[in-house]
Amino acid sequence: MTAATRIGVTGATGRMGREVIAAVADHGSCEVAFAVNREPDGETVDGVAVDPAAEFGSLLAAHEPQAVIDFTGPESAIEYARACADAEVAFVTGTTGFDDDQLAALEDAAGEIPVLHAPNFARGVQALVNVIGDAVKSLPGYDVELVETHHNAKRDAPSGTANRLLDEIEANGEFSERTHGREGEAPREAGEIGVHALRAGDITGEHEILLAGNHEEVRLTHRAEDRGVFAAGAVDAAAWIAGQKAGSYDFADVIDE
Ligand SMILES: NC(=O)C1=CN([C@@H]2O[C@H](COP(=O)(O)OP(=O)(O)OC[C@H]3O[C@@H](n4cnc5c(N)ncnc54)[C@H](OP(=O)(O)O)[C@@H]3O)[C@@H](O)[C@H]2O)C=CC1
Ligand SMILES: O=C(O)C1=N[C@H](C(=O)O)C[C@H](O)C1
Repeated sequence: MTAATRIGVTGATGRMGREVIAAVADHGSCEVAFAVNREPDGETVDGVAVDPAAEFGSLLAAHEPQAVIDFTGPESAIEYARACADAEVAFVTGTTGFDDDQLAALEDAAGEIPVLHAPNFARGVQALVNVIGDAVKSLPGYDVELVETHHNAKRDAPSGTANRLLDEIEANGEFSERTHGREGEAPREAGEIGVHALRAGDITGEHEILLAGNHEEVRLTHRAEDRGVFAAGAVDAAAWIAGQKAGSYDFADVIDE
């Protein structure tokens, strides 16, 4: 029997951290090596003790996980990535909202360890990423607008997934400008993609791309019904990355294998 992949979990008491701990238990061939959060108060999540993030380095040394899964914030994610690089432990992050310097810091870590960064671990979103470029290319001259909707506690806008989809749309060459919302005298211009971020209630995550022209419209929509879908994908990624060499990976690498 193959030994279970041992996984460290950051942000353990957050919305996603809790889901990750549950998904590791459901996976069948993974187990939680340890879990940390910024300032835990003696909590447990699904029976797993949550230790202070300040002990992350010593927990890596003591428990020797094969991978760490991180859903926190950009600042902490790059600190965790650096500690993983120092300890030679693979790092999987679903955190979004990185700036260019923070992305460069993740790349630095990827020079030493396997690093997988994906703004969305839902398989349906990956399918959408795969087809959106072709859809836009097939409808030249059509207007493109993207609407993403998330819960009212989300920090970054637009979402990491929206930015990933926009990159795919722009790769076609017809679109080069992102217009974030509209107000006042703001007619649509050629080459622009309207981007709209809605924040309300406890909505898990929705992304819709509208293509309109020629007296018709096409709407491509992904709706996550439960955060468990993201957590399951991240655990699949951690199980996969444990055997990889240093480098930058994304979720497509896991699915395509
Ligand atoms: N790739 C994907 O599929 C998905 C990505 N995400 C992304 O994951 C991230 C987390 O989302 P979510 O779980 O909803 O957020 P939450 O706010 O619910 O949880 C974040 C967790 O990270 C901890 N944390 C935040 N900042 C720090 C810090 N500086 N140092 C140490 N710990 C920190 C928080 O601790 P504390 O409790 O002390 O605040 C909390 O436990 C976001 O970037 C989100 O966009 C979310 C869903 C899916
Ligand atoms: O913060 C969230 O909740 C989510 N964030 C990710 C993003 O920014 O794309 C993925 C998902 O939509 C949920």
